[in-house]
Amino acid sequence: MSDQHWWALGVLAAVAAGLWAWRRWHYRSFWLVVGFPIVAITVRASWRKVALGCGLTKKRQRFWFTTVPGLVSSTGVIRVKRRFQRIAVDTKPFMWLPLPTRHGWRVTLHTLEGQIPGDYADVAERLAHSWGVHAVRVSSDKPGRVRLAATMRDPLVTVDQLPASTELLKVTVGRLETGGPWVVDFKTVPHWLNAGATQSGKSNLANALIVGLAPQPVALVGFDLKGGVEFTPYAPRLSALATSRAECGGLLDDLVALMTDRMGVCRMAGARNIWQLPPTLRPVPVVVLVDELAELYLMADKSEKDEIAKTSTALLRVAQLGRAFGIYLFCCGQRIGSDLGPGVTALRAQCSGRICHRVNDPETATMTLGDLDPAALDSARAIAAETPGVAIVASQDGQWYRARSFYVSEAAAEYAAHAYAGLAPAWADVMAAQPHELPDSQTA
Ligand SMILES: Nc1ncnc2c1ncn2[C@@H]1O[C@H](COP(=O)(O)OP(=O)(O)OP(=O)(O)O)[C@@H](O)[C@H]1O
Repeated sequence: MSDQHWWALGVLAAVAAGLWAWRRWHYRSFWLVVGFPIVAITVRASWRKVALGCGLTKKRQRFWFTTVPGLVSSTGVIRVKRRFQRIAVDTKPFMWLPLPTRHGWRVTLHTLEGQIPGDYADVAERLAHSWGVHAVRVSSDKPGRVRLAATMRDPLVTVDQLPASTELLKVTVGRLETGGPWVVDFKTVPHWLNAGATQSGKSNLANALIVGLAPQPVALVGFDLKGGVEFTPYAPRLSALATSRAECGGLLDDLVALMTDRMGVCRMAGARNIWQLPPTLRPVPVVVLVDELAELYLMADKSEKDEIAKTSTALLRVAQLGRAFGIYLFCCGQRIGSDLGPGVTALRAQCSGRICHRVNDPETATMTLGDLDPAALDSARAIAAETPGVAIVASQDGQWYRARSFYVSEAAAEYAAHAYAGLAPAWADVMAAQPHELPDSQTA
């Protein structure tokens, strides 16, 4: 080989090594400058074939000019020996230019006549395989438009650290597959259902909430129906902890009384909720963490029937009215099936925040995510045991997302509970009757 060849080989090797290093150490800029333009060109260039293969094209009559009559190749060709022919061509949906996203790209399409976003969602897996990407998600924010969002690699395989919370009652507990933050915001979505089989990551999420809420002026209450093994280590930061159904019943009675009391305060002040009260009158918000929800409803014999009915009614009342009076629920459970009784179904209707980790039975997934897109159910059933913390989340924007919670060990949650123990208001103080008469300064 001549010197020139060696020189060219050396340059090529240096460029390849440079690109590899760039991709390895600063993937985002590499993706924007090198990866994305290549992918965008490939996607645009392959769109006709991909759309055809996925059944997203429509036949339309077109005039076609050819210098070789009879050689026009298209499906359903009307072969006539003329240079201008009217033939049926496969028309693909119009595609805008793809745009880069943090973990891939997105592109907007114009649907063809008779098509709905569901047609595209049905073939999302085919699209992902055709383009060699991890997943393609379909959404539509405007009639006649469909947005495809492709993720190149599963962004949820990496585990991240919990960031500090900056807003009251708002905790960034994980990351969505889009790369965006997964936020549990009790002021916007007051009550949550968190379902998942054992070892699916439910407690990890509760830990993330404890770490996020511990530094905030919030009263935390634990209902730990695993006999207290989950929440007892966090007791220093909890204002109240119930570890049996009887204790939960007592605490729920307290919460109902608290709610009634706060109703009175709001009525006197002409406020619709505690957030409209003047800061001096505004009571502390209460977040109730429930672990093993099903235990509240399981009946060993008929003697427990009345106790279960009472507990279930009180929990439902808290769920129905709690939002306005600053009482929020976060209910975790392995099974949330309708066989547990009508109380669970009614509670579910009140919980607009839905999180479904890996589950063992399809009914729990259906019960948790039931009224969402059926694709969300399929996605929930496909969560692998090797990725604990991955869940399907119904979000505030009415969409569903795959997400993964940040890893928060029990030790980290315990540390936060001890570090912020001083911020836990005593339950007696939380329960202390609120003034039902407005102070003069407030009435003036
Ligand atoms: N987001 C995550 N990232 C990494 N590891 C996680 C994540 N969530 C959970 N894990 C790990 O998975 C295991 C099970 O998690 P966790 O205890 O939260 O599950 P669980 O659903 O509460 O189980 P159980 O019902 O048995 O208590 C733990 O070892 C935990 O460290």
